[in-house]
Amino acid sequence: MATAPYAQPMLRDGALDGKTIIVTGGGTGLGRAMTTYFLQLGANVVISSRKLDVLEATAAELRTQTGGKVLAVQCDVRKYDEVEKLVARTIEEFGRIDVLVNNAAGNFISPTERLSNKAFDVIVDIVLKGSYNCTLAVGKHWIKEQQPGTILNIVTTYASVGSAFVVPSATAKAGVLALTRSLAVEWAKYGIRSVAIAPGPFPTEGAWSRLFPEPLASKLDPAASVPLKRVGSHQELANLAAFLVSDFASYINGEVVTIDGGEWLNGAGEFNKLELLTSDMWDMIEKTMRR
Ligand SMILES: CCCCCCCCC/C=C/C(=O)SCCNC(=O)CCNC(=O)[C@H](O)C(C)(C)COP(=O)(O)OP(=O)(O)OC[C@H]1O[C@@H](n2cnc3c(N)ncnc32)[C@H](O)[C@@H]1OP(=O)(O)O
Ligand SMILES: NC(=O)C1=CN([C@@H]2O[C@H](COP(=O)(O)OP(=O)(O)OC[C@H]3O[C@@H](n4cnc5c(N)ncnc54)[C@H](OP(=O)(O)O)[C@@H]3O)[C@@H](O)[C@H]2O)C=CC1
Repeated sequence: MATAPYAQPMLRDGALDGKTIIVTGGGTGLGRAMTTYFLQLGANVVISSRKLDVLEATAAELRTQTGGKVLAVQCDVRKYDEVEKLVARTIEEFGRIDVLVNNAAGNFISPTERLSNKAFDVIVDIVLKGSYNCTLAVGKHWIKEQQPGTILNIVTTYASVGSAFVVPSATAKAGVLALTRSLAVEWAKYGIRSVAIAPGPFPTEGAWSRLFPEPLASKLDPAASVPLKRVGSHQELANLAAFLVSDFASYINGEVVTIDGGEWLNGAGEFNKLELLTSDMWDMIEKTMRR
């Protein structure tokens, strides 16, 4: 079957030549998809997370698939000393860092009153502390070396509006969004851009197993609430990420780009539910109103 136009690679060959990119959580899901495309576009990529075996397996597969240079480094983003080692190892291997993608995350659905304080901590620590730890370590390096750089934060659409049943994640992602917009201004003088992507539903094993488990999966269709009536393809997200970290996006700073088929707006407009009305019903309504 032919690949849908939206699921095809977008940028020209070599668009990321010479860049070194760190992708946290790069061994799985959307991190892996971004890494694959960055490698195809000529970048060197360092993927990091807690599970070295998963990272090594991904790195080996992507080397074969793309011919690119990818290094796997174990790093728990909650631990600043490990993040500093990740930065040092990247410099040692590739001599520089050009882009940091804060993609690592933790999440699960739960009524908030059922959460222990530790359960709240674990999500906020991975998402918010993890993102500011990496941002601080890489940012200090760039500023010391007087080198420009780009930070891409992967947030969610509910980072702006909040969401029930994923409250620790919503709280933490809102913080990451504030981090993005604050540093876009403060660190612009150093040539450091900060941008974010807010994805809607993109099927991954990590997200679906924790946010969409049975019996929810058989009752709810995640595409149903999306006006475009489909979930996202990983290549679509990788296309956007590659553009935002490339030199083509040099004037984009502090922006959060939503890629969700219009999903977040669907819940917002008060009359959006009228989508349910049939043409006959509209005829009747119009007649009544005009009377
Ligand atoms: C609709 C359409 C979709 C559409 C979807 C579209 C929107 C999606 C938006 C966002 C998506 C994402 O972020 S998706 C990202 C998903 N990926 C991930 O989560 C990957 C990483 N996750 C993980 O490793 C784990 O899930 C996580 C629990 C976060 C961390 O694991 P750890 O081993 O470090 O932690 P643990 O020791 O197991 O747990 C720490 C504490 O949390 C508690 N805890 C753990 N799981 C719990 C649970 N399910 N409910 C309550 N509490 C829980 C434990 O009991 C501990 O508390 P005590 O018992 O008190 O000690
Ligand atoms: N899929 C979707 O529909 C959506 C996803 N997102 C966001 O996209 C990003 C990727 O999610 P997705 O690919 O779906 O899920 P994954 O579960 O595949 O990705 C999460 C990654 O984070 C890593 N990670 C978790 N905790 C830590 C830690 N303490 N230190 C370092 N790495 C860690 C995990 O690796 P390991 O376990 O080895 O540490 C894993 O590779 C996340 O930021 C998520 O919030 C946002 C909206 C929608």
